[in-house]
Amino acid sequence: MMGLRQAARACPFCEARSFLGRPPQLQQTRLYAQIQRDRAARYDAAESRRRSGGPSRRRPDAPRPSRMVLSDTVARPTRPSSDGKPYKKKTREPFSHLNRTKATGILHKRLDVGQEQRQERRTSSTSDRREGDRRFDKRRTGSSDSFHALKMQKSLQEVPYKLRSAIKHKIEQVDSFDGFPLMESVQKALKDALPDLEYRQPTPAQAVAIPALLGLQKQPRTRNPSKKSGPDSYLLAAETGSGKTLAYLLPVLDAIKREEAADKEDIERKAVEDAAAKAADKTRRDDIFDAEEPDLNKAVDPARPRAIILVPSAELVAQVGAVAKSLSHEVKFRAAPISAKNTATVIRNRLFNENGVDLVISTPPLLASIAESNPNVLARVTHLIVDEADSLFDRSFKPSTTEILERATPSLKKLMLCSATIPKYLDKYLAEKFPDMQRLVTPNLHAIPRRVALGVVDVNKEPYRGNKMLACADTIWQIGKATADYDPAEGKEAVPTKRILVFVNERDDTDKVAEYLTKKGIGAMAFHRDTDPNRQAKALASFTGTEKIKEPKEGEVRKEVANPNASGTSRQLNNTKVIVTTDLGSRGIDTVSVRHVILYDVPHTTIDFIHRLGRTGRMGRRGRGIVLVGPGDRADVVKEVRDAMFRGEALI
Ligand SMILES: Nc1ncnc2c1ncn2[C@@H]1O[C@H](COP(=O)(O)OP(=O)(O)OP(=O)(O)O)[C@@H](O)[C@H]1O
Repeated sequence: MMGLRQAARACPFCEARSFLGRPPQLQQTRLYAQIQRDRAARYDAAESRRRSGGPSRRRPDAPRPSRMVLSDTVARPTRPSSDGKPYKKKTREPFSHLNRTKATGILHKRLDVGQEQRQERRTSSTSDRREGDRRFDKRRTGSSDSFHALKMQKSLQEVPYKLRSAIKHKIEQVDSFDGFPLMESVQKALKDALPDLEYRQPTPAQAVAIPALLGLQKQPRTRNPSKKSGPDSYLLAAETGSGKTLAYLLPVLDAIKREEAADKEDIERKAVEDAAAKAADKTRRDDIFDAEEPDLNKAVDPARPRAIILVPSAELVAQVGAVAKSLSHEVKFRAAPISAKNTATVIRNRLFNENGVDLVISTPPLLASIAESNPNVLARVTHLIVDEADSLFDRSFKPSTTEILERATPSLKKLMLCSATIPKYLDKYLAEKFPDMQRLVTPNLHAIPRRVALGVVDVNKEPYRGNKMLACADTIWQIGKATADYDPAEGKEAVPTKRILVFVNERDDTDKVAEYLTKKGIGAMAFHRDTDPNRQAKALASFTGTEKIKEPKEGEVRKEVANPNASGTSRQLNNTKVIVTTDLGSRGIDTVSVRHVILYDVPHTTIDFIHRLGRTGRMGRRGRGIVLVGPGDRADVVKEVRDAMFRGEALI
């Protein structure tokens, strides 16, 4: 009989031979090498999964991603489970394996092996397809895996370029507002909202949002249509300065007017029916009872709007209120913009107007507190718009926003959330709360437009030697003194008064930087929550173009005052106005007159980059952003943002 060792040695194909036939020490070395190879293969597989964006296990020592992480799946509708509820990861209970009616052990697994293999094949073909998509995206954009610093920040979302192209193609087919079935009065009102435009064309945000809100778009299929409850919900994710305000206001006004007309018809029909009933009754009743009965329901319940628009700041309340007012000349509706900056009397007069109110524009905390004492305020709301949704569903605003949403839900027909950036926490929340939400995404989402150029000032170098304030003042002086930023030959007129926004990360820095700039002869003001509201409104008005400012004449613009002035300097930059602000000035404010934005501090996330740089280059205009990179600032992040902007890519 041949022993096992001998047999192994004899068999040239036996795997065991190589181990069994050698001394134990060598066997161990071989085994060890094999283990090492296995480990390396596992590591390679995990690494390639991580690179390709597939599921990966995070190392315990890896840095935790920031809370402000944008969603990967914002354009994809969420798939509810068969019972209509969103998917939930199954958690294993301690005794869940007991008392089962179906085998789930090894035997069961073996029986299911064929099914598993089929599943594996399906998964691998899906991942092949995803890999194909990624290769297509890379070819299309020339992007590479070079955005390491931005990946570390993990602040921007990936919408596949294939999908972006498809949306772009769809949008190109919408070339005028006339194609939308809006009421005639609403169409006419557009001319008041966009007075200087001879040919009005819908922007991409308007091209995707208006048809959807008017109900022209097919609703995504739900697995359980019978279980669908609540309002139709939409998420409009579109880049900054893309006309989102009109994208939701026009369909909302259209709906208000149609509802009003339908209500009027109902009342008239009821009046005719009542009159007929009374006439029939009259024949049967005595003349003494024939006196006209007072109509007790005639009183108008004043504060019961049909639509609500929620925004995060008093400045935005005023801005959206102004757009609504410009539309109301033609459409005839009553809008009530209310914010904490209004006195109690103004709020009461606007909201409880004896003629009623159709549209309320407010911040969530104020409206929630009003609704607490007057629940009727939200009893008739059919349209709820949440503008700057990522802010309004953030920790600070979420309680009041959700409270309003819950109170309005019984009568609500349409809910629309708008934002230029969709963080992951919002995407997750929406997927759970509104699994049927329709996602309306524009092709340039999360990309800073190419018409905005980004310059970098290295504060560490001469002549600043790390002095950021000096670098900021010098940059503003250079902008102010530049002869013509925008060549008139290109069809862009030169700007007589230059308006510059300076963004800092900390609120306290707004005052410090503004003071320093004033000392250096620059007209600068700090803009934060505690700034005097009148001064603030006046300063902002000149930046948003709502106030027509008397521009100095051509000869006067670049004249520097030789006499010492209030700031104590002998030189004064007269043609430049500067606002130093924090994120407060970066959200939604339509600073159309701003052509320069200075990022005094490198923003913490790409979300901040998008909103801050989004204050310039609005609606087809050109603009310039300048980042001051000082000691301790992330120069690598700035470089990658610049690269992405150069390629016209989303900041991922
Ligand atoms: N169809 C259009 N054609 C030309 N200009 C338009 C059009 N629609 C809106 N605008 C103008 O574009 C500017 C920006 O609009 P809006 O403030 O609604 O942008 P937004 O998308 O809300 O920006 P943000 O994300 O920064 O809040 C406004 O001055 C508005 O008048």
